[in-house]
Amino acid sequence: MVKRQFPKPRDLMPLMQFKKPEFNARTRRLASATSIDDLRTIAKRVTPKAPFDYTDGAAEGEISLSRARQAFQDIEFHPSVLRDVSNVDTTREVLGKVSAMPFGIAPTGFTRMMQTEGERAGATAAEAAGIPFSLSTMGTTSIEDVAAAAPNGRNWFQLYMWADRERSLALVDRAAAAGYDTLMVTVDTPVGGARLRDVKNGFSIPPALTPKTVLNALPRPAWWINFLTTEPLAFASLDRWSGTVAALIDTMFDPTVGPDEVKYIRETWKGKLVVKGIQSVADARLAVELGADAIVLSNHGGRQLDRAPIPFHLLPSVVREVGTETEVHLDTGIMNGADIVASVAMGARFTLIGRAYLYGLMAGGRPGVDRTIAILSEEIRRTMKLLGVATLDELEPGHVTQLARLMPMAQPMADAVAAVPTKKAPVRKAPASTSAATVTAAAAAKAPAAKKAAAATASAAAQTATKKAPAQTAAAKVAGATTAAPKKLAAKKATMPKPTPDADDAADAAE
Ligand SMILES: Cc1cc2nc3c(=O)[nH]c(=O)nc-3n(C[C@H](O)[C@H](O)[C@H](O)COP(=O)(O)O)c2cc1C
Repeated sequence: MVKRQFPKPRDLMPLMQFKKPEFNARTRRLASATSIDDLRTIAKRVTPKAPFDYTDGAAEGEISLSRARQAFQDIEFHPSVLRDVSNVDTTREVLGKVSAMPFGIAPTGFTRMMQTEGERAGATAAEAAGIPFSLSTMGTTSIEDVAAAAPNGRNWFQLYMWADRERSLALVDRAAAAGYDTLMVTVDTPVGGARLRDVKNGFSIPPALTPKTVLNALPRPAWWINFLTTEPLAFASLDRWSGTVAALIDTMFDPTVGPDEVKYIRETWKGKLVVKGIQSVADARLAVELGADAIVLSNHGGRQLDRAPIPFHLLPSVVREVGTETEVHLDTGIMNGADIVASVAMGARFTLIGRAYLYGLMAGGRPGVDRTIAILSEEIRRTMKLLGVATLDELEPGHVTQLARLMPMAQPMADAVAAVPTKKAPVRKAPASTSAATVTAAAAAKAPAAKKAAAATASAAAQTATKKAPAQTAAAKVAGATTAAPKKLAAKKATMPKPTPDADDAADAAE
């Protein structure tokens, strides 16, 4: 029988913890967010449908994006215990300079339409956190204004090679003059992907005031007040645009871009060169031969080719092929610091966040981006400690298993890939994926290389029961060797290739 008594005021006092109420709604809602998913929920509530969908959506059935996120959710971590993890070091050297965290902010277009602080919020938050910020060719703040907003930040410029070559190269010159240390050439956009949500929403620049958008604006007055009372949208690269996003994209993307353009930029640009949008081992090899200091395995956040390879699955085979010659970076699908830890364990030198940053931006401008970075950083530190590692270099493939329908698929994926003979992939051959995780038995029957990879996968899966401790895996060496200087092309003078006349009316007119 429980004996009851009257509570004494003395006993009640420690239980009473009345917090000072927070009157600032933005601070209150950001403080309530404990994950990137929470920031997404807030972003959806406070942003009109068209810009939210532009950010949140992907191409066609949005299968690439959901698969990429699912791949991260379907990993199993293998921790080690009894390690001193009182202090963890999350710093990473990337392209010759130290980043405080193993992630940076990916380039995104039209950012000030999502939230009026746009790129300034991203660049200054990145500067404060000691991580790189990438400005898109389609950014809505000029190259110079971003540099002025974050003068001590590490700013990278992302280039789309337009049909109008002169204009593209003028941007490269401006980025160099403004002190950007890295040029990131995106190569996965010969044409725009089919972003069906934008088509349905009639998404345009500037946003059109139709009865539908006005109705949608009513519960979101702050967004409209901000939009209408701050400086008009300025583009990093355009004076102005008035039309649909799809039409702008089609004007800017050029389906004739080939290796010669990248080679030319390599010879022109003095800083670090990153090729973004690599989706096969063969193209990773091609980018290295063109002189890339880093490649980004990316399917553009699922916004281009739907059902594209999952970058996280492609990672081990690409690291094995080119990891000693160039830095291998990765994006698409990152929603948690643990996704970044898993990517580093599987051999990524660095990662980029797109939507995770934009959800924070939409949820609360600059403080919202700070919150994104804080959430991911805390998740990274906590995951490392729970895995029993004190530095990023201690992470290795043995810390991660990719599960398929909750069954071990290969232990780890990289073990399977390590068993594949180191045959150099021919440049520009059909982009048959050699990722062990994606090779199917049917494909194996057709392609000899895939057959070997599938056999390796099967044998690795068979070894699952006799799993080695992380520190003993041979594949760790494969993933660890990612930092060597890239092999440069022999300095060979190239002239800037011109687009074909019928593919580029604008360039014709300029000539
Ligand atoms: C709204 C939005 C706009 C984007 N604009 C660009 C762009 O202008 N240039 C580019 O190279 N990539 C662009 N991307 C792709 C990102 O750089 C990055 O590859 C992608 O967002 C990573 O996937 P995640 O959003 O799942 O992190 C964009 C992505 C989003 C979500």
